[in-house]
Amino acid sequence: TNPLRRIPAAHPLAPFTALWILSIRWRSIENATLKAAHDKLGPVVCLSPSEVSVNCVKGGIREVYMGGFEKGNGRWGWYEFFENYKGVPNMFSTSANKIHSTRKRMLSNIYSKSVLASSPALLAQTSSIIYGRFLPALSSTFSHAEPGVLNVYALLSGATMDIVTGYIFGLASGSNLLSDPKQLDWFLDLYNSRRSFTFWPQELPVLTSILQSWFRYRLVPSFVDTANAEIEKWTENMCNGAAAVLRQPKTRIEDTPVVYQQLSLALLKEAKKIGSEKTDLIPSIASEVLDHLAAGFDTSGITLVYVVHELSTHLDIQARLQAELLTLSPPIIPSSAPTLPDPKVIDALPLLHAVVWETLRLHSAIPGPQPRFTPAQGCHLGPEEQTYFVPGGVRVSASAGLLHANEDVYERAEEWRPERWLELEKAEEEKKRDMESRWFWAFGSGGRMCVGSHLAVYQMKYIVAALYSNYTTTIFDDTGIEQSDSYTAPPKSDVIMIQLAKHVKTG
Ligand code: HEM
Repeated sequence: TNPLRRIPAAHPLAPFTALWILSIRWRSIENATLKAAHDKLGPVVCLSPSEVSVNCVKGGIREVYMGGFEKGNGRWGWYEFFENYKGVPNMFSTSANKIHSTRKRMLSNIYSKSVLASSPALLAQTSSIIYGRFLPALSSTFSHAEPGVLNVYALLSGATMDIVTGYIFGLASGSNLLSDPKQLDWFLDLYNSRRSFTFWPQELPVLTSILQSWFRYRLVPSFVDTANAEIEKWTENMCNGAAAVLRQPKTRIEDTPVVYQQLSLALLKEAKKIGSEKTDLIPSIASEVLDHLAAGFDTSGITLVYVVHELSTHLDIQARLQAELLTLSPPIIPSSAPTLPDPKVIDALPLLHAVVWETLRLHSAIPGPQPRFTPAQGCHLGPEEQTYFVPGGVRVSASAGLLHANEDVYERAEEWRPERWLELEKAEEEKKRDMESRWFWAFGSGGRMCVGSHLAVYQMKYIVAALYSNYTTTIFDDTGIEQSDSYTAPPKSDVIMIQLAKHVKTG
């Protein structure tokens, strides 16, 4: 009687048991398995008696994500795993749309493209980080035993963390990983040590917690809890720093804790409006901003490492990008400090934009499935030619990695070809829409779409522009550059070694 039996099954066992898809997830081969299943069976595929995967726009992401399907089914939400401080929810982890949209309304404005592009605080923070930390860190590699050789993944992650926390907490209270290699290593080791332990608590949280509390059997090693606690403490310290800055009568513009300030004021206002007795807003604020800094630094760092890797293997495109960057006024070189070119000018550079967009397409930082649940009344999924009724409470997801591999939309989809975005100038309106908005899904879509997408693009473009205005990069050792098969997909190795050479035109 289960209507999902009419949907092509990814495996003969899929319509009968969830064990098959669980085993696929446990073995970290979900993205590859879904790709093979959709290539063979079409845009709607049954994964278990209560789960489907979609890989189309009409009857797929438009229905599910623009249609506001919730992240939970009333009993369980896959995203609850992203709560911090032992169960304090945040916008990303929240299942119910109503609670989520109240929080999103508090935050959308400060992350909007227009506010970011005209924010004096963000520009001052970015300038200070680019000129005072990022370029000096690059330059210092020439005193290494191997001059100009560096683990670019770590450095880019440090840069994105410093900019994101700079905007959230202000420069004085945010992180300074770029100037402190030991702290950078400390943080990345803690953060990355947890990556392979998500399966049990995320897919089978009840079993995980029963085994631990009743039988004292841990499916997740205790060092993961310790790492979480340390990252939470570190975030709390930045919150305290931001709160102290706000108590001061006067602050430097770059020390403005833009996100912290907005969130704390909005939460206080909401608490007063509903007459809440709750005066300790710190856990809610800290859980929210911890999610932003983690989501923000990790995804942007992953994207940037692939930008650098691709440019290091496409030296012709790298040279064209350097030529484009020479048009900037002032150029982003140490002698221009502290002035940066206007964010709108950076944003409008065509090749820089194409390079970033092509990398977001081919190496999406979140290529894996983004699960939602069908509404109680059920829905129809699949393109017009072949739709299927799916009852309520069924887990359904789409994946950026699969949508971006559609050859009808992105010809030679497996190739990194920034040119495709430059050719769009002359393309028809429909083609443009397909490539730029309908099928481009690096930041998701609908009400739960990435709130930080514009901050991500802002910082990534400045970082790439700063790097290639001063240096040429080639690959030193890229062992493990392949993306992991996971929801957030970093390179398989934490170490990607790049050789820098001073760029003769400006360096
Ligand atoms: C290249 C960089 C980035 C990529 C590819 C990316 C991608 C995404 C995607 C795909 C989602 C939706 C995930 C889902 O529903 O499963 C998301 C949500 C989110 N992202 Fe990003 N993101 C990036 C940067 C950032 C930055 C810089 C921030 C900092 C504020 C951020 C904060 C968030 C938050 C808070 C959400 C949850 C939004 C909500 O629930 O309404 N992201 N991101």
